[in-house]
Amino acid sequence: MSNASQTLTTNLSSWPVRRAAWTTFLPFLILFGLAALLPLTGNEYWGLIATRAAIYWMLVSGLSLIVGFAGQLAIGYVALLTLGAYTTSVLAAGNVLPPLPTLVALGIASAAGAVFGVIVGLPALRLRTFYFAMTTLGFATIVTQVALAWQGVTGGGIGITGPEMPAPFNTAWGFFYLCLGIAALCTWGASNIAHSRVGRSLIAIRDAEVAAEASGISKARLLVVVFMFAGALAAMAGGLFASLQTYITPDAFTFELSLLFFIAVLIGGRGSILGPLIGTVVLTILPEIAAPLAAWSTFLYAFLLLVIVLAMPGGIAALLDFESRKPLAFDRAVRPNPHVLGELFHGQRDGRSIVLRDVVLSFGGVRAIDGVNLEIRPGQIHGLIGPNGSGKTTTLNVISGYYAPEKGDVTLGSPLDPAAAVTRAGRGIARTFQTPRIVGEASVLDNVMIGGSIDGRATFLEALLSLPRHREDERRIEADALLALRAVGLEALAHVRADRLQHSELRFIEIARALVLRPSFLLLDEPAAGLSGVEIDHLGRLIVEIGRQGTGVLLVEHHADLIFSICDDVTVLNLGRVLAAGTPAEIRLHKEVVSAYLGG
Ligand SMILES: Nc1ncnc2c1ncn2[C@@H]1O[C@H](COP(=O)(O)OP(=O)(O)OP(=O)(O)O)[C@@H](O)[C@H]1O
Repeated sequence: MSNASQTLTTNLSSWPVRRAAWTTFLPFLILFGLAALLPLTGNEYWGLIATRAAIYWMLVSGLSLIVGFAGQLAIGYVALLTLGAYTTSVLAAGNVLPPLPTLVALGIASAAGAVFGVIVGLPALRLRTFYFAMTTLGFATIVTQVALAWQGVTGGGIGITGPEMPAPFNTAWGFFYLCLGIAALCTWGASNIAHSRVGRSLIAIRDAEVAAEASGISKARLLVVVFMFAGALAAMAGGLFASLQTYITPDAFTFELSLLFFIAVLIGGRGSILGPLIGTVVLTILPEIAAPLAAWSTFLYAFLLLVIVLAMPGGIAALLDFESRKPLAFDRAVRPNPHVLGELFHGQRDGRSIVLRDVVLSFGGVRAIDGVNLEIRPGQIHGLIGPNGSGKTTTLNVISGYYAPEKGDVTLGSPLDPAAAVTRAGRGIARTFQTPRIVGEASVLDNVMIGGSIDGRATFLEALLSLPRHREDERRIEADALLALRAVGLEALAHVRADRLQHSELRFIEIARALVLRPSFLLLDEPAAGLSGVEIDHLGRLIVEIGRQGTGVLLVEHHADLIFSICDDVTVLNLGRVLAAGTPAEIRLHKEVVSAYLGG
């Protein structure tokens, strides 16, 4: 650990810390511990059900990252189970190559699942919600049809023998322990991912996609890796499922099964691993303890889904979230501590300015900005004001890469890539939004840590296995996020769900999220909207201190008092053009500005 990080960690030792790892893992330990005792009952029937639940959970643990975390409606995931089941069975039976040992066949099936997982997932990069859901169902149909039609290899409608497991996994209980062990590993890995910057990035693209982009999170890269992981787990589950069934036909891979996986995630709760695990166990056991209901399984699942959507939208995870039921104090006031910023911003700052030259952008027939010139200098606070619809937010959106200008250019030393918001964090440019873009279901701390995503160096695999570089990333990003929260005055609420906070607090969370990046430039879009007079004063002091740290600030605001009291330069827009630019004193006296915007 670097000296700087060490100092931070020491300084933070008196603050609320995250839940210890053992409390996070305790419910899992209890569940798996109890399951491991099952053979003591000697009841092989229940052993079979538990084995099935463990296999389903392998698939659902990966699927929960896609559905529950990334918010992608992958409803036809039985496709991957089918692929894994047939690949393992065919390779073990030697129908295309000489017969392979079952565990080798299982490994190959998982690799095929990883590849196919990406193919199934790719449409998610272009299609949303139900359109994507339909494509996954399409894939499920294709795989089943191939299994039916490719008779020489898969046995067609007659089916194929499932792979036989080697000793000691060739007995009912041996196979149970194998599946339980793999399921435990999947739980550990999925949980590690959930608590890593990958997990935070996934929920960010689900609930606050533009904020995720502004934090440098690449949706495409992230989804490809997660689809690979989930695909590999689902195909492995398929291979084990085939072994459990001993004989498979295409009929075994029904839409109901796909629905079971999907609903397990929904009743478990978005953004949780424990919830979907309990959901999977419940849905596997339910038809067994209520045998007459087995024939009604589709009805049962649909009914459960309705009950959950209507009565328990947060799923099992929300029921178990006792923390969020503790009342919060009413008379909370955000009291920033700007002096803390010195600890957060350390190191050299870039001396270059952001420069806009003759930037033009239209929407249909509307010229939103029409030849705007602007310079935001390091360490200076630049106010951007003007009447409603004058082009302020559009200017900010062009700088932050949300829109590509039609004409003109935006440079920070070298040109900034047009329409590439995801590149801005890497260039040291952070932003907030006119309407706060926050992940309501995540804690305040997690929201702020999202801003530090590009600061992490560990790969997906390192996060999955919780290797030292990942743990160091987490420690560093968490320490920075706590420091940023302390700077904006919200450290006491670090572990509270963000959707429990009031509007003014959300605005400060966004600033904290932007500060974690230690930005060279900070673009603030109406940060004072909805704040009280006292809060605006606090905000003003915070922005001044951010400027003192060497960060150039672009402040889009309607609160003229705030602009004139803290800005070094002010640009006034009207109908997309620069009406005036100068110091606050000059702008205050500018005749056209007074008549067009400030009023008599
Ligand atoms: N995505 C869009 N599609 C179509 N028109 C847009 C879009 N974004 C902005 N505009 C139009 O461009 C013009 C400038 O809008 P912009 O939001 O930049 O103004 P603003 O100065 O930020 O206004 P306000 O103070 O109300 O936020 C307006 O006429 C607006 O209607």
